[in-house]
Amino acid sequence: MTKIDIVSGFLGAGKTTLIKKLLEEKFSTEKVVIIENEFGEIGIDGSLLKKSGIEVKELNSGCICCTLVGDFEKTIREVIYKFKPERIIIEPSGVGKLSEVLKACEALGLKGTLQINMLITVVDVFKYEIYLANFGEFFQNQIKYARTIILSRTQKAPQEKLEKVVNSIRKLNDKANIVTTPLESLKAEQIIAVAEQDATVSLEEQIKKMILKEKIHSDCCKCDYEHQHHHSADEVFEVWGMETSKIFTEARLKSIVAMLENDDDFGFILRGKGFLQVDSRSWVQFDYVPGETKIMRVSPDYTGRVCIIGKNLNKNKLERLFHATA
Ligand SMILES: Nc1nc2c(ncn2[C@@H]2O[C@H](COP(=O)(O)OP(=O)(O)OP(=O)(O)O)[C@@H](O)[C@H]2O)c(=O)[nH]1
Repeated sequence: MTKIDIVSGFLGAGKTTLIKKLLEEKFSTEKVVIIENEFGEIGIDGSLLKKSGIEVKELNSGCICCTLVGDFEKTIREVIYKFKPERIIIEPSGVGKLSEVLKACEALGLKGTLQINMLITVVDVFKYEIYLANFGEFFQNQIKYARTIILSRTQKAPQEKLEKVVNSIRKLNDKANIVTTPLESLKAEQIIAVAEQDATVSLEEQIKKMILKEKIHSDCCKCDYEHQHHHSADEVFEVWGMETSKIFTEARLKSIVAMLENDDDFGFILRGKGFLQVDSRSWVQFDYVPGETKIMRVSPDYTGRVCIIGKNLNKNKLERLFHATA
């Protein structure tokens, strides 16, 4: 039996960070395969995870729960046949709906071969309110169907903020375990022990209820239920990316990221990430989430690449920004 662990969460929540921790501290001795799904065409997280020496299958340019559902099925079957892993960790794109990923797993019809195990959603405690208000359809879905919710960035959060977010999450999902301790203070085995606990409601029951609820509401054409406003990620979010051999400077990269943060003309930028060369021998990885930029030295990569995700993106302006010499 292969365990399936799903690590869901909105853009920049901390999914890859959590998976890296689990791999480094706990799963290095297990036969694990990761299925990494990026909404953008240009994969970034797959490269980061491959550095841990684990087999990573990348499914980019869409969501495994909608546009890439056929590729997802094919990949899972190939992975099981070729690697016979003990565990498959799935990282859906930040704009994927957890209910749809679960349905895609159910549709594989591999009961007896696959067992849904950890069902984690990572939630950035500081972005909770703004994402709930603006992207509720995706954000709530990831929370509602999780068995374990891990709050990220809690080390910097005041107690009242933490409590407010936990109380609000409880209204969406009263059964999930909620982890509020900063991830750095926890050992991977503690996180796994919580996430592998038996859920109060079995997953099969949860999926049955979910399908039934959707059927009732789709039959009822006049009711004002979220079903009638069901969107796919492609309808709401946009992505822009490029591959480049251009050499930047760290200062130039910092000023680009500052422009993304401050200039509304680029659109509503929710996530930026990439690997870029910054002088003849040095490379950096950059990570941008609103209000937060990290630029770290990394080893050289085969080419530079950038991925930007957001709403109403001005792609021409982004193109000019990254191609400009200064
Ligand atoms: N301080 C702090 N930073 C965090 C935490 N979790 C994630 N980050 C940072 O947030 C940024 C995004 O983290 P990722 O792990 O790449 O997030 P993701 O959910 O995989 O993002 P997507 O690629 O958009 O799906 C990185 O710079 C992380 O270092 C946390 O708990 N505390």
